Amino acid sequence: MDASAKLQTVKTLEQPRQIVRPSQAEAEAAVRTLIAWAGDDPEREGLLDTPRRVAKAYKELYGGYGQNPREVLERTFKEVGGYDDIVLVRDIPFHSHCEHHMVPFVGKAHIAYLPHDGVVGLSKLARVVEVFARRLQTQENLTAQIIDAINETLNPRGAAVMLEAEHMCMTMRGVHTHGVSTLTHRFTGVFAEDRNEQDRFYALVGKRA
Ligand SMILES: Nc1nc2c(ncn2[C@@H]2O[C@H](COP(=O)(O)OP(=O)(O)OP(=O)(O)O)[C@@H](O)[C@H]2O)c(=O)[nH]1
Ligand SMILES: [Zn+2]
Repeated sequence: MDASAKLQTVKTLEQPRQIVRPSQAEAEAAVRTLIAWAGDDPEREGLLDTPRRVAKAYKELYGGYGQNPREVLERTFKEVGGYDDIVLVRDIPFHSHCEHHMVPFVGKAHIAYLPHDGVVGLSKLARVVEVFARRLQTQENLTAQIIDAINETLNPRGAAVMLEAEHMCMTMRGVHTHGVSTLTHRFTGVFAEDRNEQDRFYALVGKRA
């Protein structure tokens, strides 16, 4: 690790912890090693700039580590004409990377909550998915982190999150099963306690339970 290595705070909802972040030069050297490991020549013309591009792409693909979901959701408002029924944002597209193979999994998120202390801007629900999706994930963990962030910041009467995704580590490699989707969901509050509320969520999302 060279002298430019620096500590970075990873912003999760939990206690922030510090990791040592390698330098750009170290990241690029690692990419060159992987190119050679794959069987190609990192010094050939077409690959010379690839390590720099990969490092830049990683900054974007894993940009969620530098973002705080609490800040995304902190601004709520109450002027909604007394509306207190389900707010559902469905079909939020996301791209994440599985933490086992660092290969994409791609899908849609559906997020609902029952307001208690005000509502949040609708785009913020999509943004919170982005914050967590742009980290190394399992689909289960992604589901749990999204709903925990909503509960801790909005304090709703209940929340529901469903994710459906296709995992490239199951299609491009390994078991090679195409067209398989994985569904995960989590309910809290009224959604966890009341089967009717769950059924309303499924109906609005357009899925069977
Ligand atoms: N539960 C869960 N499993 C995942 C997720 N993404 C990938 N996996 C699985 O993680 C498992 C890792 O299994 P291992 O046996 O350690 O690794 P592997 O030899 O690469 O496994 P194969 O994919 O079966 O070739 C695989 O079964 C993947 O399908 C996820 O989001 N959630
Ligand atoms: Zn995987």
